Amino acid sequence: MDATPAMLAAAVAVLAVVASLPVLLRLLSARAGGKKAKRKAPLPPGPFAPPLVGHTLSLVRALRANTADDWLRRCVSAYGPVSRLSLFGSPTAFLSGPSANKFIFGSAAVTAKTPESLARMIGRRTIREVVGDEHRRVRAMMVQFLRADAVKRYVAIMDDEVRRHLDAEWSGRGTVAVMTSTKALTFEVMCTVIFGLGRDTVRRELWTEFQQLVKGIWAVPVNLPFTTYSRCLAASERGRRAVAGVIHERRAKLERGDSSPGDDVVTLMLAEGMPDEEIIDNVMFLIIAAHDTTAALLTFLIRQLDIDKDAFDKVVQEQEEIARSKAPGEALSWDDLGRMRYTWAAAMETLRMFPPVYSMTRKTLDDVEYGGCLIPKGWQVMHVTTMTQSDPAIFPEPGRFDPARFENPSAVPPFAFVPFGGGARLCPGNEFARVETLVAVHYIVTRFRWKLAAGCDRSFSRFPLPYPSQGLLMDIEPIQK
Ligand code: HEM
Repeated sequence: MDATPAMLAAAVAVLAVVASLPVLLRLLSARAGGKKAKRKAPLPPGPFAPPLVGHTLSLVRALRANTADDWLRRCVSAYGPVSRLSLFGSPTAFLSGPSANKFIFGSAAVTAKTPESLARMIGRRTIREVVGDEHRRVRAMMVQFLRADAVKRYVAIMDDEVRRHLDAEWSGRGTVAVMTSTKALTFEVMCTVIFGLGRDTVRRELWTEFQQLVKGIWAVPVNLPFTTYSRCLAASERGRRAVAGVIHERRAKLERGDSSPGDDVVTLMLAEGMPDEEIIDNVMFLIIAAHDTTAALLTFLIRQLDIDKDAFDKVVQEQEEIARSKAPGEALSWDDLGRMRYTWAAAMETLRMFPPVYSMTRKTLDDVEYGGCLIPKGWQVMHVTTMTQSDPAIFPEPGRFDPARFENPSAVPPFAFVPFGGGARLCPGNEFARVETLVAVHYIVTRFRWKLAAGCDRSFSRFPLPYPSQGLLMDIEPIQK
C-alpha cells in the first residue's frame, strides 16, 4: 500500500517524539531533581533552644556583660556561617561574614524587620516597615533633610548647638558623664535641625519620655504592670501625644500659609498627605535613629582618644590648625569639615570597634536558600556588625585602635565595614552623623582637656547600644586661651 502524505507526516511526528523522549525525560527529571534539591536543603543547624525563651535570655545576658561577640563566635565555630537560633519569639537564621552582609543588604527575598519590643513602642508604619515604592516615597521625604546639600546648610546651626551645650553642661564643671552629655547634645541638634522645635515644653517632654522608652528596645515585649516594658509603653504613649501636638500646630501653620514643606520633616509629611498616625510613627523612629547612635559614636571616640595618646595628639593637631584659621567666635564651615580627615578616620575606626547598631534584622518574604541551607518564609534573619568588623582575617589585630585603616577607605574590603548598613536601607543619616560628630569633636578638643575620672572604669555593656559604665565619667579642665 502506498503511503499517503498524511500518513508520512504522522510517522515523522511519531519518530520526532520518540527521538526527543530521552531529552524530554532528562528535562523532566532535572526539574523534579531541582525541586527535590530545594526541598532537601536542610534547615540551618543550631544549638538546642529551650522552650518559650529560646536563646533570648542567653543573648541578652551576654549583651549586658559585653560578651555577646564571644557567644556568637562560638555559634559560628560550632555551626558555620549560617545557624539557627530562637530569638525574641521568632525562629532566626544568624548569618555571618561579608557575603552574608551582601545577601542581607541586597536580596529581594528579605525585608527590614523591627524587633517586636520596639515596634510596639514606636508603631508599625515606620520607614522600616514599608517596602518597595512606599519605602522609596517615605525615604525620599527624609532624605530631603539628610542629604549632603541639606546637611551643608546645617553646619552653622550645629556649631551653635554644640557651643551652647558645652557652655551650659561642661564649662564650670569638674566632671562630666560623657554619654549623658552627648545624648542630650544630639537630641538638641536633632530637635532644632530636623523637627524645627523650639526650646519649649514639647522638647523637654520628648526628652523625658525617650530616656525611658529606649530602655525597652530589646526588652521581652510583655506588658505586665510594674515591669520596665510597661513603663516604656506608657512613655511611648505620652511621647506620641506630644508628637500629635506638634502635628496639630504644624498643620495649622501650613493651612494659614505661614510655613512651607521645606521647613521641616513634619510639615513636608503633612504636605505630602501622609496620615497623622504614620507621621507619628516615623517621627518616633527618627528620634530613636538619630540621637543615641551618634551619641554612642561621640562617646566611644572620646573614650578611645583618652586611651590612645598618639591618636589624640593627631586629632588635636588637626583641630587646632583649623581653630587657628578662624576669627574669634567664627563658626565652622563646610570646608573646615573637609579638612578633618584624620578625625573622621578616628571616628570610622571607633565605628568599627564599637558599632552603635550591633545587629540588623530582616524577615524572609519567601523560602530562600543561603549557604546551602533553607531559610523558610517568615523567619527572622539576623547579622551582627562586629562579626566582620572584628574579624582578624579582614582587620588584622582587630582589638587595636588604628585610624590609619580608614585613611584610604577604598582599601577596606566590600561588605566588611557596615556600621551604617547597606543597600536600599543604608542609613540616610550618615552624612548628618559625620558632620555632627566632627563639629562636636572640634569644640571638645579645642576647649577642654579630659581624663577618666577616679573610680570610673572603661567597661561597657550593650543593650542594644554600647553604654559605658557610669556614662563614662571624665574629669575635665577648660583650656585657657
Ligand atoms: C553614628 C550614627 C548612626 C549610625 C551608626 C546609624 C546606623 C544605621 C543603620 C545600621 C541602619 C540600617 C539598619 C538596617 O539596615 O536594618 C540605619 C538606618 C536608618 N538611619 Fe541611621 N545611623 C546613625 C545616625 C542616623 C541619623 C543621624 C539619622 C537621622 C537624622 C538616621 C536615620 C536613619 C533612618 C531613617 C534609617 C532607616 C533607613 C531605611 O530603612 O530606609 N541615622 N542607621
